[in-house]
Amino acid sequence: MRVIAHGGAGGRPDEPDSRQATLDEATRRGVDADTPLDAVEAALGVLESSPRFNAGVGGAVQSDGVVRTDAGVMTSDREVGAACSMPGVEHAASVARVVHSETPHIFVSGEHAVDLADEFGVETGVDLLTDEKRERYEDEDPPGGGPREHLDWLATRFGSGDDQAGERSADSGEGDDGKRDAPDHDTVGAVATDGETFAAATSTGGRSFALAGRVGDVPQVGSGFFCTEAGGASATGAGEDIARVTLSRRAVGYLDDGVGAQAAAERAIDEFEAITGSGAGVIVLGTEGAGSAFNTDGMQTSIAYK
Ligand SMILES: NC(=O)C[C@H](N)C(=O)O
Repeated sequence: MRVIAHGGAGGRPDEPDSRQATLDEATRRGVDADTPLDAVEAALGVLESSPRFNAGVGGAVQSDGVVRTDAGVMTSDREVGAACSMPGVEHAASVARVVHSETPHIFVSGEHAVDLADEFGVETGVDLLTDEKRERYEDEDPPGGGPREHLDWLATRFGSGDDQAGERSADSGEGDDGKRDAPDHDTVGAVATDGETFAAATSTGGRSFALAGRVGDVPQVGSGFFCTEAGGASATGAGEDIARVTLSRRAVGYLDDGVGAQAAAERAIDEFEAITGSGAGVIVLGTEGAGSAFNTDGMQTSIAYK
């Protein structure tokens, strides 16, 4: 088994060594699995349980103070499972796997996704809000009222938090190159192969201070994740922009055309930046090996095989 994982694209993290140790633990856990699908679920399970990453525990808070998780998985037979907008679900990737393996559908949302998790033994009702995230939200004078009031509130906050990946904006602390340079704790993803088949998965809490109910790229097939017989990809970064260019599909399309994994990742990120001017990263695993690329200040990755 060969597994590559990422811990999100964004600024330089405060504690890169401990984040790297958790990423390495995740890929180690993945290579011990029986199938690529087991491997990506196992790897993401480790990362979803770490408050250092924006997935599961430690996920980003939406405008109503709730953390809602999203995830997607895909295997090289083009079976897909995704689940989104799940309060209290730490292991979103496991719910996506339930959708992939136990339902005739590709995407289940909200309260029904939480019910599905419950029914298939994925824990629900977990407190995903860390003290740090709760304090940060409370410091921001949370909005009451309906969506319009929430939209007014988030207009000056969404895209400017310290766990956001590279969006260009006038007041967001961007670096000289126009991309955000703030520290972050980010979305997680993994791609695995047993030498014959592939699986790709991505899991997130989304982006801080987004409108309650917002869903980004992560559970959208082709955007946050994609997989074919040629290999798989997992993306991270400004989800609205990733979805606009279907970043993971773009990277895997190069694998389908016979391009190597590193070149596929670089070409996809170059195109993403040219089209959106925004920030993202992608990991790619193909038949010939692994690659990764990002245009933000940092994206930690780990590779393991045996
Ligand atoms: N930081 C991230 O990668 C966030 C994720 N792509 C989202 O937009 O939901």
